[in-house]
Amino acid sequence: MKIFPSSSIKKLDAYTIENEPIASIDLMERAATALTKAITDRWNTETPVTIFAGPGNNGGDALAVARMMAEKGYKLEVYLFNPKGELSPDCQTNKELVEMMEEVAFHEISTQFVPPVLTPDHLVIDGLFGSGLNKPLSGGFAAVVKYINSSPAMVVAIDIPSGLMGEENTFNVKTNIIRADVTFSLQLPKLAFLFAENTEFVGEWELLDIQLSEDGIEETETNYEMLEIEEIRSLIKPRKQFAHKGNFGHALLIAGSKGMAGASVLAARACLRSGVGLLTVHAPMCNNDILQTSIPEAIVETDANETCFAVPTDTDDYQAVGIGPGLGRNEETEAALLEQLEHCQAPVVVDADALNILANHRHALTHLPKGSILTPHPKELERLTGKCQDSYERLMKACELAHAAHVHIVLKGAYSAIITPEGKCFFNPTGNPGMATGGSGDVLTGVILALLAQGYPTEEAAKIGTYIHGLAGDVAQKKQGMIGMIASDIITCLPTAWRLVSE
Ligand SMILES: NC(=O)C1=CN([C@@H]2O[C@H](COP(=O)(O)OP(=O)(O)OC[C@H]3O[C@@H](n4cnc5c(N)ncnc54)[C@H](OP(=O)(O)O)[C@@H]3O)[C@@H](O)[C@H]2O)[C@@H](O)CC1
Ligand SMILES: Nc1ncnc2c1ncn2[C@@H]1O[C@H](COP(=O)(O)OP(=O)(O)O)[C@@H](O)[C@H]1O
Ligand SMILES: [K+]
Repeated sequence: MKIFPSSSIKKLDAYTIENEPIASIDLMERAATALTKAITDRWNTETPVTIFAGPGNNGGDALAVARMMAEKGYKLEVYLFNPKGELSPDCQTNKELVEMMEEVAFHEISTQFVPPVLTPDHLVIDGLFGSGLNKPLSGGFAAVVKYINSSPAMVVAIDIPSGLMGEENTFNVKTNIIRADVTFSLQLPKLAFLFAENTEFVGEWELLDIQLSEDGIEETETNYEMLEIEEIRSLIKPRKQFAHKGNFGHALLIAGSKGMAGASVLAARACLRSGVGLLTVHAPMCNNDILQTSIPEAIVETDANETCFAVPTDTDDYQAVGIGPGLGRNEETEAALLEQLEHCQAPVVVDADALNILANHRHALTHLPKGSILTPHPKELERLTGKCQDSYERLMKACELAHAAHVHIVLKGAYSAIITPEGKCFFNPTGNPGMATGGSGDVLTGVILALLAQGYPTEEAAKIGTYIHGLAGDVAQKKQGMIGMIASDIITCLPTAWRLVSE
Protein backbone atom coordinates (compact mmCIF):
# COMPACT_ATOMS: atom_id res chain seq x y z
CA MET A 1 0.00 0.00 0.00
CA LYS A 2 1.42 3.32 -1.05
CA ILE A 3 1.85 6.24 1.34
CA PHE A 4 1.67 9.63 -0.36
CA PRO A 5 2.83 13.08 0.69
CA SER A 6 0.08 15.74 0.89
CA SER A 7 1.10 17.18 -2.49
CA SER A 8 0.46 13.85 -4.24
CA ILE A 9 -2.85 13.36 -2.40
CA LYS A 10 -4.14 16.54 -4.06
CA LYS A 11 -3.07 15.25 -7.48
CA LEU A 12 -4.68 11.88 -6.83
CA ASP A 13 -7.86 13.63 -5.81
CA ALA A 14 -7.79 15.58 -9.10
CA TYR A 15 -6.97 12.42 -11.08
CA THR A 16 -9.98 10.62 -9.62
CA ILE A 17 -12.26 13.57 -10.32
CA GLU A 18 -11.09 13.76 -13.94
CA ASN A 19 -10.79 10.08 -14.82
CA GLU A 20 -13.59 8.29 -12.97
CA PRO A 21 -15.10 10.86 -13.65
CA ILE A 22 -16.79 12.20 -10.53
CA ALA A 23 -17.67 15.75 -9.47
CA SER A 24 -15.51 16.90 -6.55
CA ILE A 25 -18.62 17.53 -4.45
CA ASP A 26 -19.64 13.90 -5.03
CA LEU A 27 -16.21 12.66 -4.00
CA MET A 28 -16.66 14.68 -0.81
CA GLU A 29 -20.07 13.07 -0.40
CA ARG A 30 -18.44 9.65 -0.73
CA ALA A 31 -15.83 10.56 1.90
CA ALA A 32 -18.52 11.89 4.23
CA THR A 33 -20.63 8.76 3.80
CA ALA A 34 -17.67 6.57 4.80
CA LEU A 35 -16.84 8.86 7.72
CA THR A 36 -20.44 8.94 8.93
CA LYS A 37 -20.63 5.15 8.84
CA ALA A 38 -17.39 4.79 10.79
CA ILE A 39 -18.50 7.32 13.40
CA THR A 40 -22.07 6.07 13.80
CA ASP A 41 -20.82 2.48 14.07
CA ARG A 42 -19.04 3.50 17.26
CA TRP A 43 -21.22 6.21 18.80
CA ASN A 44 -25.01 6.01 19.08
CA THR A 45 -27.62 8.77 18.65
CA GLU A 46 -27.59 9.49 22.40
CA THR A 47 -24.10 10.99 22.06
CA PRO A 48 -24.03 14.79 21.99
CA VAL A 49 -21.83 15.74 19.03
CA THR A 50 -19.91 18.98 18.47
CA ILE A 51 -18.35 19.46 15.05
CA PHE A 52 -15.53 21.91 14.32
CA ALA A 53 -15.10 22.68 10.63
CA GLY A 54 -12.40 24.69 8.89
CA PRO A 55 -12.50 26.70 5.63
CA GLY A 56 -11.13 24.03 3.27
CA ASN A 57 -12.29 20.63 2.12
CA ASN A 58 -11.57 19.03 5.48
CA GLY A 59 -14.20 21.43 6.83
CA GLY A 60 -16.41 20.50 3.87
CA ASP A 61 -16.17 16.84 4.86
CA ALA A 62 -17.10 17.75 8.44
CA LEU A 63 -20.15 19.75 7.33
CA ALA A 64 -21.33 16.90 5.09
CA VAL A 65 -20.88 14.50 8.03
CA ALA A 66 -22.95 16.90 10.17
CA ARG A 67 -25.80 16.76 7.65
CA MET A 68 -25.68 12.96 7.40
CA MET A 69 -25.56 12.47 11.17
CA ALA A 70 -28.44 14.92 11.68
CA GLU A 71 -30.48 12.92 9.18
CA LYS A 72 -29.82 9.85 11.34
CA GLY A 73 -31.15 11.61 14.40
CA TYR A 74 -27.97 12.75 16.18
CA LYS A 75 -28.09 15.99 18.18
CA LEU A 76 -25.43 18.24 16.72
CA GLU A 77 -23.80 21.56 17.23
CA VAL A 78 -21.60 22.82 14.37
CA TYR A 79 -18.93 25.53 14.44
CA LEU A 80 -17.57 26.63 11.07
CA PHE A 81 -14.44 28.80 11.34
CA ASN A 82 -14.25 31.25 8.48
CA PRO A 83 -11.98 34.11 9.57
CA LYS A 84 -11.11 35.23 6.03
CA GLY A 85 -14.68 35.09 4.72
CA GLU A 86 -13.53 32.58 2.15
CA LEU A 87 -14.46 28.91 1.92
CA SER A 88 -13.48 26.25 -0.60
CA PRO A 89 -16.34 25.76 -3.11
CA ASP A 90 -17.34 22.35 -1.73
CA CYS A 91 -17.15 23.63 1.82
CA GLN A 92 -19.43 26.52 0.81
CA THR A 93 -21.94 24.11 -0.77
CA ASN A 94 -22.05 21.93 2.31
CA LYS A 95 -22.37 24.97 4.55
CA GLU A 96 -25.48 26.04 2.67
CA LEU A 97 -26.99 22.56 3.05
CA VAL A 98 -26.30 22.41 6.79
CA GLU A 99 -27.54 25.95 7.39
CA MET A 100 -30.93 24.94 6.06
CA MET A 101 -31.35 22.10 8.55
CA GLU A 102 -33.43 23.13 11.54
CA GLU A 103 -32.21 20.23 13.65
CA VAL A 104 -28.58 21.43 13.51
CA ALA A 105 -27.33 24.26 15.74
CA PHE A 106 -25.03 25.97 13.26
CA HIS A 107 -22.57 28.78 14.04
CA GLU A 108 -20.26 30.46 11.56
CA ILE A 109 -17.37 32.12 13.35
CA SER A 110 -15.49 34.99 11.76
CA THR A 111 -14.16 36.79 14.83
CA GLN A 112 -15.53 36.15 18.32
CA PHE A 113 -15.84 32.55 19.44
CA VAL A 114 -17.60 31.59 22.63
CA PRO A 115 -16.56 27.98 23.21
CA PRO A 116 -19.33 25.45 23.82
CA VAL A 117 -19.39 23.35 26.96
CA LEU A 118 -17.80 19.97 26.32
CA THR A 119 -18.43 17.14 28.78
CA PRO A 120 -16.94 13.64 28.96
CA ASP A 121 -20.09 12.47 27.17
CA HIS A 122 -19.45 14.71 24.18
CA LEU A 123 -17.99 13.58 20.92
CA VAL A 124 -15.94 16.21 19.11
CA ILE A 125 -15.43 15.83 15.37
CA ASP A 126 -12.33 17.64 14.21
CA GLY A 127 -12.61 18.86 10.64
CA LEU A 128 -10.57 22.04 10.96
CA PHE A 129 -7.69 21.14 8.64
CA GLY A 130 -6.62 18.08 6.74
CA SER A 131 -3.98 17.44 4.14
CA GLY A 132 -4.08 21.08 3.01
CA LEU A 133 -2.39 22.38 6.17
CA ASN A 134 0.69 24.34 5.09
CA LYS A 135 2.06 25.85 8.29
CA PRO A 136 1.71 25.30 12.05
CA LEU A 137 -1.58 26.50 13.50
CA SER A 138 -1.54 29.82 15.31
CA GLY A 139 -3.91 32.56 16.56
CA GLY A 140 -7.60 31.70 16.77
CA PHE A 141 -7.19 28.21 15.32
CA ALA A 142 -4.51 27.38 17.88
CA ALA A 143 -6.85 28.61 20.63
CA VAL A 144 -9.66 26.33 19.40
CA VAL A 145 -7.29 23.36 19.27
CA LYS A 146 -6.10 24.05 22.81
CA TYR A 147 -9.70 24.33 23.98
CA ILE A 148 -10.63 20.98 22.42
CA ASN A 149 -7.49 19.34 23.81
CA SER A 150 -8.20 20.58 27.32
CA SER A 151 -11.79 19.35 27.22
CA PRO A 152 -12.81 15.92 28.57
CA ALA A 153 -14.63 15.05 25.30
CA MET A 154 -13.72 12.17 22.98
CA VAL A 155 -12.18 13.46 19.76
CA VAL A 156 -12.45 11.97 16.28
CA ALA A 157 -10.21 13.51 13.63
CA ILE A 158 -11.23 13.57 9.99
CA ASP A 159 -8.37 12.43 7.74
CA ILE A 160 -5.58 13.71 10.03
CA PRO A 161 -5.60 15.54 13.38
CA SER A 162 -5.77 19.27 12.64
CA GLY A 163 -2.38 20.92 12.99
CA LEU A 164 -0.43 17.73 12.26
CA MET A 165 1.59 17.77 9.03
CA GLY A 166 1.41 14.62 6.91
CA GLU A 167 5.16 14.06 6.92
CA GLU A 168 7.54 16.32 8.81
CA ASN A 169 6.58 17.74 12.19
CA THR A 170 10.08 18.44 13.51
CA PHE A 171 9.46 22.20 13.68
CA ASN A 172 5.71 22.07 14.23
CA VAL A 173 4.12 23.63 17.35
CA LYS A 174 3.08 20.55 19.27
CA THR A 175 0.67 22.36 21.61
CA ASN A 176 -1.38 23.47 18.58
CA ILE A 177 -2.16 20.01 17.25
CA ILE A 178 -5.43 18.16 17.95
CA ARG A 179 -5.00 15.15 20.21
CA ALA A 180 -7.48 12.72 18.74
CA ASP A 181 -8.67 9.49 20.27
CA VAL A 182 -9.46 8.10 16.83
CA THR A 183 -8.39 9.27 13.37
CA PHE A 184 -10.45 8.16 10.39
CA SER A 185 -8.12 8.68 7.48
CA LEU A 186 -9.23 8.70 3.86
CA GLN A 187 -8.00 5.82 1.69
CA LEU A 188 -4.27 5.84 2.48
CA PRO A 189 -2.20 6.29 5.63
CA LYS A 190 -0.08 9.39 6.18
CA LEU A 191 3.63 8.98 6.87
CA ALA A 192 3.24 10.86 10.17
CA PHE A 193 1.00 8.07 11.53
CA LEU A 194 3.97 5.69 11.58
CA PHE A 195 6.08 7.74 14.00
CA ALA A 196 6.01 6.97 17.72
CA GLU A 197 5.90 10.61 18.84
CA ASN A 198 2.72 11.26 16.85
CA THR A 199 0.56 8.61 18.51
CA GLU A 200 -0.48 11.19 21.12
CA PHE A 201 -2.10 13.18 18.30
CA VAL A 202 -3.32 10.43 15.98
CA GLY A 203 -4.63 7.99 18.59
CA GLU A 204 -6.00 4.84 17.03
CA TRP A 205 -6.17 5.18 13.24
CA GLU A 206 -8.35 3.49 10.70
CA LEU A 207 -8.44 3.83 6.92
CA LEU A 208 -11.71 4.45 5.11
CA ASP A 209 -12.02 3.38 1.50
CA ILE A 210 -13.31 6.24 -0.69
CA GLN A 211 -12.41 4.53 -3.97
CA LEU A 212 -9.77 6.93 -5.19
CA SER A 213 -8.62 5.94 -8.66
CA GLU A 214 -6.62 2.71 -8.62
CA ASP A 215 -4.87 3.72 -11.83
CA GLY A 216 -4.02 7.07 -10.28
CA ILE A 217 -2.55 5.34 -7.22
CA GLU A 218 -0.61 2.96 -9.47
CA GLU A 219 0.77 5.76 -11.65
CA THR A 220 1.71 8.14 -8.86
CA GLU A 221 5.27 7.65 -7.68
CA THR A 222 6.17 7.68 -4.00
CA ASN A 223 9.14 6.73 -1.88
CA TYR A 224 6.95 5.34 0.90
CA GLU A 225 5.01 2.11 1.00
CA MET A 226 3.48 -0.20 3.57
CA LEU A 227 4.32 -3.89 3.12
CA GLU A 228 1.39 -6.21 2.54
CA ILE A 229 1.08 -9.95 2.91
CA GLU A 230 0.27 -10.51 -0.79
CA GLU A 231 3.57 -8.93 -1.82
CA ILE A 232 5.53 -11.02 0.68
CA ARG A 233 3.71 -14.17 -0.43
CA SER A 234 4.57 -13.46 -4.07
CA LEU A 235 8.26 -13.12 -3.21
CA ILE A 236 8.65 -16.49 -1.49
CA LYS A 237 10.15 -19.15 -3.74
CA PRO A 238 8.51 -22.58 -3.55
CA ARG A 239 10.74 -25.61 -2.93
CA LYS A 240 11.24 -27.96 -5.85
CA GLN A 241 10.57 -31.66 -5.38
CA PHE A 242 14.21 -32.66 -5.86
CA ALA A 243 15.65 -29.81 -3.84
CA HIS A 244 18.58 -30.62 -1.55
CA LYS A 245 20.29 -28.64 1.17
CA GLY A 246 22.86 -27.34 -1.28
CA ASN A 247 20.09 -25.33 -2.93
CA PHE A 248 19.40 -23.26 0.16
CA GLY A 249 22.78 -21.81 0.86
CA HIS A 250 25.39 -22.02 3.56
CA ALA A 251 25.22 -19.17 6.05
CA LEU A 252 27.95 -18.02 8.40
CA LEU A 253 27.01 -16.38 11.67
CA ILE A 254 29.73 -14.58 13.61
CA ALA A 255 28.23 -13.92 17.01
CA GLY A 256 28.50 -14.23 20.75
CA SER A 257 31.17 -13.65 23.36
CA LYS A 258 31.67 -14.72 26.97
CA GLY A 259 28.40 -14.02 28.76
CA MET A 260 26.50 -13.41 25.51
CA ALA A 261 26.26 -16.87 24.00
CA GLY A 262 22.49 -16.45 24.08
CA ALA A 263 22.49 -13.88 21.31
CA SER A 264 24.28 -16.30 19.00
CA VAL A 265 21.95 -19.13 19.96
CA LEU A 266 18.87 -17.02 19.18
CA ALA A 267 20.19 -15.80 15.83
CA ALA A 268 21.32 -19.31 14.85
CA ARG A 269 18.02 -20.93 15.77
CA ALA A 270 16.08 -18.27 13.86
CA CYS A 271 18.33 -18.78 10.84
CA LEU A 272 17.72 -22.55 10.86
CA ARG A 273 13.96 -21.96 11.27
CA SER A 274 14.00 -19.78 8.13
CA GLY A 275 14.98 -22.33 5.53
CA VAL A 276 18.75 -22.11 5.31
CA GLY A 277 20.53 -25.19 3.88
CA LEU A 278 23.48 -25.16 6.27
CA LEU A 279 24.59 -22.90 9.08
CA THR A 280 28.03 -22.46 10.57
CA VAL A 281 28.43 -20.40 13.71
CA HIS A 282 31.83 -18.85 14.34
CA ALA A 283 32.16 -18.28 18.08
CA PRO A 284 34.79 -17.95 20.83
CA MET A 285 35.98 -21.21 22.37
CA CYS A 286 34.08 -20.67 25.61
CA ASN A 287 30.74 -20.83 23.74
CA ASN A 288 31.49 -24.06 21.86
CA ASP A 289 29.67 -26.45 24.21
CA ILE A 290 26.69 -24.16 24.60
CA LEU A 291 26.20 -23.93 20.86
CA GLN A 292 26.85 -27.63 20.22
CA THR A 293 24.32 -28.74 22.77
CA SER A 294 21.64 -26.13 22.21
CA ILE A 295 21.65 -26.21 18.39
CA PRO A 296 22.60 -29.66 17.09
CA GLU A 297 21.72 -28.61 13.52
CA ALA A 298 24.47 -25.98 13.38
CA ILE A 299 28.17 -26.46 12.66
CA VAL A 300 30.39 -24.66 15.14
CA GLU A 301 33.74 -23.17 14.16
CA THR A 302 35.69 -21.89 17.13
CA ASP A 303 37.72 -18.72 17.15
CA ALA A 304 41.32 -18.96 18.41
CA ASN A 305 40.26 -16.67 21.23
CA GLU A 306 38.71 -18.09 24.40
CA THR A 307 36.18 -15.31 25.11
CA CYS A 308 35.52 -13.17 22.04
CA PHE A 309 35.68 -12.89 18.27
CA ALA A 310 39.32 -12.04 17.56
CA VAL A 311 40.42 -13.80 14.38
CA PRO A 312 38.64 -13.19 11.05
CA THR A 313 37.60 -16.32 9.23
CA ASP A 314 37.54 -17.32 5.57
CA THR A 315 34.12 -16.54 4.08
CA ASP A 316 34.65 -17.93 0.57
CA ASP A 317 32.37 -20.92 1.10
CA TYR A 318 29.38 -18.95 2.34
CA GLN A 319 26.59 -17.24 0.43
CA ALA A 320 25.86 -14.80 3.28
CA VAL A 321 27.32 -13.69 6.59
CA GLY A 322 25.59 -12.40 9.72
CA ILE A 323 27.68 -10.54 12.22
CA GLY A 324 27.08 -8.72 15.48
CA PRO A 325 24.69 -10.30 17.98
CA GLY A 326 26.41 -10.56 21.36
CA LEU A 327 29.80 -9.81 19.83
CA GLY A 328 31.02 -7.37 22.48
CA ARG A 329 33.18 -4.39 21.67
CA ASN A 330 36.67 -5.05 22.90
CA GLU A 331 39.69 -3.99 20.88
CA GLU A 332 40.50 -7.39 19.42
CA THR A 333 36.92 -7.82 18.25
CA GLU A 334 36.93 -4.34 16.76
CA ALA A 335 40.05 -5.07 14.70
CA ALA A 336 38.79 -8.51 13.67
CA LEU A 337 35.43 -7.11 12.56
CA LEU A 338 36.99 -4.41 10.38
CA GLU A 339 39.29 -6.91 8.72
CA GLN A 340 36.49 -9.43 8.31
CA LEU A 341 34.26 -6.89 6.55
CA GLU A 342 37.08 -5.69 4.33
CA HIS A 343 37.77 -9.15 2.95
CA CYS A 344 34.26 -10.50 2.73
CA GLN A 345 32.65 -10.99 -0.70
CA ALA A 346 29.28 -12.33 0.42
CA PRO A 347 26.48 -9.96 1.52
CA VAL A 348 26.51 -9.30 5.27
CA VAL A 349 23.77 -8.63 7.82
CA VAL A 350 25.38 -6.20 10.25
CA ASP A 351 23.68 -5.96 13.64
CA ALA A 352 24.10 -4.94 17.27
CA ASP A 353 27.72 -4.62 18.43
CA ALA A 354 29.01 -4.80 14.86
CA LEU A 355 27.03 -1.60 14.21
CA ASN A 356 28.37 -0.01 17.35
CA ILE A 357 31.92 -0.80 16.28
CA LEU A 358 31.24 0.67 12.83
CA ALA A 359 29.98 3.84 14.50
CA ASN A 360 33.54 4.37 15.72
CA HIS A 361 34.99 3.57 12.28
CA ARG A 362 32.57 5.23 9.90
CA HIS A 363 34.98 5.04 6.97
CA ALA A 364 34.43 1.26 6.97
CA LEU A 365 30.72 1.82 6.28
CA THR A 366 31.44 2.72 2.67
CA HIS A 367 33.41 -0.51 2.14
CA LEU A 368 30.77 -3.04 3.11
CA PRO A 369 30.26 -6.01 0.78
CA LYS A 370 27.74 -5.49 -2.00
CA GLY A 371 24.17 -6.33 -0.99
CA SER A 372 24.72 -5.84 2.74
CA ILE A 373 22.00 -4.95 5.24
CA LEU A 374 22.34 -2.93 8.45
CA THR A 375 19.69 -3.66 11.11
CA PRO A 376 19.95 -0.85 13.69
CA HIS A 377 17.38 0.04 16.33
CA PRO A 378 16.98 3.82 16.70
CA LYS A 379 19.84 4.19 19.20
CA GLU A 380 22.22 2.18 17.05
CA LEU A 381 21.26 4.27 14.04
CA GLU A 382 21.95 7.50 15.92
CA ARG A 383 25.39 6.21 16.86
CA LEU A 384 26.03 5.95 13.13
CA THR A 385 24.36 9.19 11.99
CA GLY A 386 24.41 11.49 15.00
CA LYS A 387 21.49 12.48 17.26
CA CYS A 388 18.08 13.05 15.73
CA GLN A 389 15.24 15.18 17.07
CA ASP A 390 12.44 12.87 16.02
CA SER A 391 11.48 9.83 13.95
CA TYR A 392 11.13 11.83 10.73
CA GLU A 393 14.66 13.19 11.00
CA ARG A 394 15.89 9.70 11.91
CA LEU A 395 14.26 8.26 8.80
CA MET A 396 15.82 10.97 6.63
CA LYS A 397 19.27 10.37 8.13
CA ALA A 398 18.88 6.63 7.63
CA CYS A 399 18.02 7.31 3.96
CA GLU A 400 21.16 9.44 3.62
CA LEU A 401 23.27 6.69 5.16
CA ALA A 402 21.76 3.96 2.96
CA HIS A 403 22.51 6.12 -0.07
CA ALA A 404 26.05 7.05 0.94
CA ALA A 405 27.06 3.52 1.94
CA HIS A 406 25.09 1.72 -0.82
CA VAL A 407 23.45 -0.55 1.73
CA HIS A 408 19.94 -1.47 2.75
CA ILE A 409 18.91 -0.50 6.25
CA VAL A 410 16.22 -2.07 8.42
CA LEU A 411 15.44 0.67 10.94
CA LYS A 412 13.77 -1.37 13.69
CA GLY A 413 10.82 -0.56 15.92
CA ALA A 414 7.05 -0.43 15.47
CA TYR A 415 6.58 -0.11 11.68
CA SER A 416 10.24 -1.01 11.01
CA ALA A 417 11.41 0.75 7.85
CA ILE A 418 13.30 -1.09 5.13
CA ILE A 419 15.32 1.58 3.38
CA THR A 420 16.98 1.05 0.01
CA PRO A 421 20.10 2.85 -1.27
CA GLU A 422 17.80 4.62 -3.76
CA GLY A 423 15.78 6.14 -0.92
CA LYS A 424 12.68 3.95 -1.02
CA CYS A 425 11.15 3.14 2.36
CA PHE A 426 8.95 0.10 2.99
CA PHE A 427 7.20 0.07 6.34
CA ASN A 428 6.38 -3.21 8.07
CA PRO A 429 2.91 -3.58 9.57
CA THR A 430 3.56 -6.80 11.52
CA GLY A 431 4.91 -7.04 15.06
CA ASN A 432 3.75 -5.80 18.45
CA PRO A 433 5.09 -4.29 21.69
CA GLY A 434 5.53 -7.80 23.13
CA MET A 435 8.64 -7.94 20.92
CA ALA A 436 10.24 -5.15 22.91
CA THR A 437 12.27 -7.73 24.85
CA GLY A 438 15.96 -8.65 24.81
CA GLY A 439 16.95 -10.91 21.95
CA SER A 440 14.15 -10.03 19.49
CA GLY A 441 16.62 -8.25 17.25
CA ASP A 442 18.99 -11.24 17.24
CA VAL A 443 16.13 -13.32 15.90
CA LEU A 444 15.66 -10.87 13.01
CA THR A 445 19.35 -11.10 12.12
CA GLY A 446 19.07 -14.88 11.86
CA VAL A 447 15.96 -14.72 9.66
CA ILE A 448 17.45 -12.21 7.21
CA LEU A 449 20.74 -14.12 7.14
CA ALA A 450 18.89 -17.28 6.11
CA LEU A 451 17.15 -15.45 3.27
CA LEU A 452 20.35 -13.90 1.93
CA ALA A 453 22.04 -17.31 2.03
CA GLN A 454 19.16 -18.79 0.04
CA GLY A 455 19.90 -16.29 -2.70
CA TYR A 456 17.08 -13.81 -2.18
CA PRO A 457 18.09 -10.38 -3.47
CA THR A 458 18.92 -7.94 -0.68
CA GLU A 459 15.72 -5.91 -0.84
CA GLU A 460 13.55 -9.04 -0.86
CA ALA A 461 15.49 -10.61 2.02
CA ALA A 462 15.01 -7.47 4.10
CA LYS A 463 11.31 -7.21 3.29
CA ILE A 464 10.46 -10.90 3.78
CA GLY A 465 12.64 -11.21 6.88
CA THR A 466 11.19 -8.16 8.60
CA TYR A 467 7.62 -9.12 7.76
CA ILE A 468 7.99 -12.76 8.88
CA HIS A 469 9.80 -11.77 12.07
CA GLY A 470 6.92 -9.47 13.02
CA LEU A 471 4.33 -12.04 12.02
CA ALA A 472 6.03 -14.68 14.20
CA GLY A 473 5.93 -12.10 16.99
CA ASP A 474 2.20 -11.66 16.43
CA VAL A 475 1.64 -15.43 16.58
CA ALA A 476 3.73 -15.57 19.77
CA GLN A 477 1.70 -12.73 21.25
CA LYS A 478 -1.54 -14.64 20.64
CA LYS A 479 -0.13 -17.68 22.44
CA GLN A 480 1.84 -16.12 25.27
CA GLY A 481 0.53 -12.57 25.59
CA MET A 482 2.57 -9.41 25.26
CA ILE A 483 3.91 -9.42 28.78
CA GLY A 484 4.91 -13.07 29.04
CA MET A 485 6.43 -13.57 25.60
CA ILE A 486 10.21 -13.74 25.10
CA ALA A 487 12.46 -13.78 22.04
CA SER A 488 12.62 -17.60 22.00
CA ASP A 489 8.83 -17.63 21.55
CA ILE A 490 9.26 -15.64 18.32
CA ILE A 491 11.56 -18.42 17.06
CA THR A 492 9.08 -21.10 18.13
CA CYS A 493 6.43 -19.30 16.07
CA LEU A 494 8.56 -18.81 12.95
CA PRO A 495 7.35 -22.06 11.33
CA THR A 496 3.71 -20.95 11.71
CA ALA A 497 4.57 -17.54 10.27
CA TRP A 498 6.30 -19.17 7.28
CA ARG A 499 3.28 -21.39 6.73
CA LEU A 500 0.92 -18.43 6.88
CA VAL A 501 2.72 -16.70 4.01
CA SER A 502 3.77 -19.67 1.91
CA GLU A 503 0.94 -22.21 2.01
N1 LIG B 1 -7.84 12.63 -0.22
C1 LIG B 1 -8.86 12.92 -1.02
O1 LIG B 1 -8.80 12.60 -2.17
C2 LIG B 1 -10.06 13.66 -0.52
C3 LIG B 1 -9.92 14.63 0.45
N2 LIG B 1 -10.94 15.25 1.02
C4 LIG B 1 -10.73 16.16 2.14
O2 LIG B 1 -10.04 17.30 1.72
C5 LIG B 1 -9.03 17.61 2.68
C6 LIG B 1 -8.01 18.50 2.10
O3 LIG B 1 -8.67 19.67 1.78
P1 LIG B 1 -7.92 21.00 1.36
O4 LIG B 1 -6.90 20.69 0.36
O5 LIG B 1 -8.96 21.98 0.97
O6 LIG B 1 -7.18 21.39 2.69
P2 LIG B 1 -7.64 21.68 4.20
O7 LIG B 1 -6.80 20.85 5.06
O8 LIG B 1 -9.11 21.59 4.39
O9 LIG B 1 -7.22 23.19 4.45
C7 LIG B 1 -7.00 24.08 3.41
C8 LIG B 1 -7.30 25.48 3.88
O10 LIG B 1 -6.59 25.74 5.04
C9 LIG B 1 -5.81 26.94 4.93
N3 LIG B 1 -4.64 26.75 5.77
C10 LIG B 1 -3.65 25.85 5.63
N4 LIG B 1 -2.81 25.90 6.67
C11 LIG B 1 -3.30 26.85 7.52
C12 LIG B 1 -2.88 27.36 8.77
N5 LIG B 1 -1.80 26.90 9.40
N6 LIG B 1 -3.63 28.31 9.35
C13 LIG B 1 -4.74 28.78 8.74
N7 LIG B 1 -5.17 28.34 7.54
C14 LIG B 1 -4.47 27.39 6.94
C15 LIG B 1 -5.59 27.07 3.46
O11 LIG B 1 -5.48 28.44 3.14
P3 LIG B 1 -4.20 28.99 2.34
O12 LIG B 1 -3.10 29.06 3.35
O13 LIG B 1 -3.89 28.02 1.25
O14 LIG B 1 -4.67 30.30 1.87
C16 LIG B 1 -6.89 26.51 2.91
O15 LIG B 1 -7.89 27.50 2.92
C17 LIG B 1 -8.58 16.28 3.14
O16 LIG B 1 -7.87 16.32 4.34
C18 LIG B 1 -9.88 15.54 3.25
O17 LIG B 1 -10.49 15.82 4.50
C19 LIG B 1 -12.30 14.80 0.67
O18 LIG B 1 -13.20 15.85 0.77
C20 LIG B 1 -12.44 14.23 -0.70
C21 LIG B 1 -11.37 13.30 -1.09
N1 LIG C 1 6.35 -2.06 19.63
C1 LIG C 1 6.85 -2.85 18.67
N2 LIG C 1 6.13 -3.14 17.56
C2 LIG C 1 6.64 -3.91 16.60
N3 LIG C 1 7.87 -4.47 16.63
C3 LIG C 1 8.64 -4.22 17.69
C4 LIG C 1 8.18 -3.41 18.76
N4 LIG C 1 9.15 -3.34 19.68
C5 LIG C 1 10.19 -4.08 19.21
N5 LIG C 1 9.88 -4.62 18.01
C6 LIG C 1 10.76 -5.42 17.16
O1 LIG C 1 11.60 -6.23 17.97
C7 LIG C 1 12.96 -6.16 17.53
C8 LIG C 1 13.82 -5.56 18.65
O2 LIG C 1 15.14 -5.49 18.21
P1 LIG C 1 16.32 -4.90 19.11
O3 LIG C 1 15.91 -3.58 19.65
O4 LIG C 1 17.57 -4.99 18.33
O5 LIG C 1 16.33 -5.93 20.30
P2 LIG C 1 17.54 -6.73 20.96
O6 LIG C 1 18.73 -5.83 20.89
O7 LIG C 1 17.09 -6.95 22.35
O8 LIG C 1 17.69 -7.98 20.20
C9 LIG C 1 12.94 -5.33 16.26
O9 LIG C 1 12.87 -6.15 15.14
C10 LIG C 1 11.69 -4.49 16.41
O10 LIG C 1 11.16 -4.11 15.16
K1 LIG D 1 -8.82 17.15 10.71
